[in-house]
Amino acid sequence: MTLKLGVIGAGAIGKEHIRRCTQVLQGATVVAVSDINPDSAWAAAALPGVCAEVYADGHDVIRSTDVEAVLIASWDPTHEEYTLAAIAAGKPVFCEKPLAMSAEGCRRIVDAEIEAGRRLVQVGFMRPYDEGYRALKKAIDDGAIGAPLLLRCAHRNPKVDESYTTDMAITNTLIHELDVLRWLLNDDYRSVQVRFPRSTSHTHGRLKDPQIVSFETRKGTLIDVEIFVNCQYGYDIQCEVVGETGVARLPEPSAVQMRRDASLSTAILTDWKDRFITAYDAELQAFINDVAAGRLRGPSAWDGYAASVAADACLKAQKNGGSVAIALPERPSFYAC
Ligand SMILES: NC(=O)c1ccc[n+]([C@@H]2O[C@H](COP(=O)([O-])OP(=O)(O)OC[C@H]3O[C@@H](n4cnc5c(N)ncnc54)[C@H](O)[C@@H]3O)[C@@H](O)[C@H]2O)c1
Ligand SMILES: O[C@H]1[C@H](O)[C@@H](O)[C@H](O)[C@@H](O)[C@H]1O
Repeated sequence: MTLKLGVIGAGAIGKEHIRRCTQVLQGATVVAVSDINPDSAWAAAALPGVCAEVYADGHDVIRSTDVEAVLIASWDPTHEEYTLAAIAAGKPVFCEKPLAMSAEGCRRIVDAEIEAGRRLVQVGFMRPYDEGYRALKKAIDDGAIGAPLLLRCAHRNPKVDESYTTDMAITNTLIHELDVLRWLLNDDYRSVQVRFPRSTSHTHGRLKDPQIVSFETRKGTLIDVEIFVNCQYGYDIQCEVVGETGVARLPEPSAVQMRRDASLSTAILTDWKDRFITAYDAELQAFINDVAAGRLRGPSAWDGYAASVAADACLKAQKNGGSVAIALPERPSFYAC
């Protein structure tokens, strides 16, 4: 059986997801597309192999009787409204990160899903599907380095545009670490502090860049994450875990080593699309398979909520400079693994 998908938001990742659903993955076809910019929707509908109806309004995609599941890839502030509408229509929904702009917004989605009585939401947190993160987690879970004591992480983007502001470093960028690190450590956050070094000259007045976000977890692990979104040199994701008996690092993406012109070098990727391409394929294939099997198992609305509870605390910590407590309520049994 082929799952009929409706896509809302046909920008960079919307088009990527349409391409992978059409050309790479098994078991799904894109039958509807919408974007507030009609040119983007028509361009996506014209991608090779795509045969989709174009709708002016995302809600018409959700309402369409042709659409069996919804994929949301529009701007961050639109996710909550469309996810709630998909739940109300009883349709499974894959929503790009963040699930909503605040913990309160995510909680509305959690409550609506529990009310619906079955899991309908998968959040686009793809890093748990990345081979490198999976290998790192296995090393930790196998006890290869003893208990994790410290983490040093970096999330670097080459550059962002003028619309990207200091708070988005948390809600749009750090949100990936907020999800993947609690999965990696089987732990939750207890508190957070944010510090700003001098800013790079490659930023603008509404973006302090870089910033260092420091967490303590419930088990007492300390985590530093550097977010640097105008680092200029590439798209670079780092994670080093210092344990009681050793150190484990996220593997670098494989690249050819070059010896030439009196230097030794390996290329660094420049784009999230390439860095996590196999993880994006795997997360969406899992969604398609799980919808067919009638049981979603990927990153849940509760995971989206947990990340947003921590994100809200980071936003407070950006403003007050001190330590801010993070209090995640107990996970409802509805989301038990
Ligand atoms: N998981 C990841 O690694 C990853 C990577 C990139 C983007 N994202 C997320 O995906 C989303 C899209 O990001 P992008 O990089 O493709 O941005 P983008 O700006 O390239 O595309 C977003 C598209 O959404 C459209 N849009 C905005 N509001 C809309 C609305 N109300 N209804 C329908 N369409 C609307 C815009 O016109 C645009 O074409 C964001 O939420 C972003 O955080 C996730
Ligand atoms: O939307 C993108 C995407 O989520 C990338 O994975 C992240 O590195 C960027 O900072 C963010 O802007």
